[in-house]
Amino acid sequence: MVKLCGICENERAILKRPKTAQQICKTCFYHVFETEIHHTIIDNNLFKRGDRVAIAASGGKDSTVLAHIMKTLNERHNYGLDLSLLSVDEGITGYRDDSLETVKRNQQQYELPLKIVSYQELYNWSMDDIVKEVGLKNNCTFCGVFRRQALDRGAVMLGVDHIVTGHNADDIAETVLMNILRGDVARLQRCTEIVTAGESMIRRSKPFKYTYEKEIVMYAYFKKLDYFSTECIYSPNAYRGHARIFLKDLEAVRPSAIIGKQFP
Ligand SMILES: Nc1ncnc2c1ncn2[C@@H]1O[C@H](COP(=O)(O)OP(=O)(O)OP(=O)(O)O)[C@@H](O)[C@H]1O
Repeated sequence: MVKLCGICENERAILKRPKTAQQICKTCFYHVFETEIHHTIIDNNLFKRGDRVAIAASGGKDSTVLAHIMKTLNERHNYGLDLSLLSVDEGITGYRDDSLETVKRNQQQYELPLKIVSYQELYNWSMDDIVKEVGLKNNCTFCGVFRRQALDRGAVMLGVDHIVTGHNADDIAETVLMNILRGDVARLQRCTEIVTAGESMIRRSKPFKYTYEKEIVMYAYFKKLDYFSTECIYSPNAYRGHARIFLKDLEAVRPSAIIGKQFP
């Protein structure tokens, strides 16, 4: 028997929403997914009219969906934002060079200006050089700190007020776990904030704070978005990987482990 969409009760249900377990059609999925992000933006006053906003674009699924959604919502709800893409080239041969090709295609697809800043031009070394020197221990922590600063510097070059990143609910849950395991109380509080200000006082926000990674993947898949899906070649030993596996195990038993509001 054909199962009808739990929202419109008209179309055939073709997917089960990871966030609510509701079975819905493609059109209703697009609608709820986009509308929830719009509400996150409005309820948290993320932007004001006229803001110049850079979308931190790695070419991965999250930031590609973010670019698509920011453009769609800016036009649909007339936010009045001046959007651009900002990418950091960490100098990782066989990974970032390929993902940046995806970002360049996204630039054409979404008709947004793109600025690429590289570790080479900013710091005079690349992650390839660093890994050659120090190996694969702690390299992700190191790279993360420099990427943060590179994004701030790129934002200054672009003259933007605000950077949005594709961090999703799963990423934030992983970070919470990592901070608990490290006993880092100060970061534990900061890491769940939806808006923070970097050293340069450029606002940074996470419009996907309440969005499940699985739904981002589904959205990218159904919309046939052009994204790069390979993991970084230098991250196999990253501590985050352990938090991720543990969280996936918890989620299999109790799907609300990621956010904890949708299910009893
Ligand atoms: N090289 C980069 N240039 C610009 N922004 C980046 C870069 N790497 C990461 N980011 C930003 O930080 C967010 C989280 O980083 P993460 O390492 O999870 O990204 P990813 O797995 O490479 O790609 P994505 O999160 O887009 O799927 C990204 O969604 C993106 O907004």
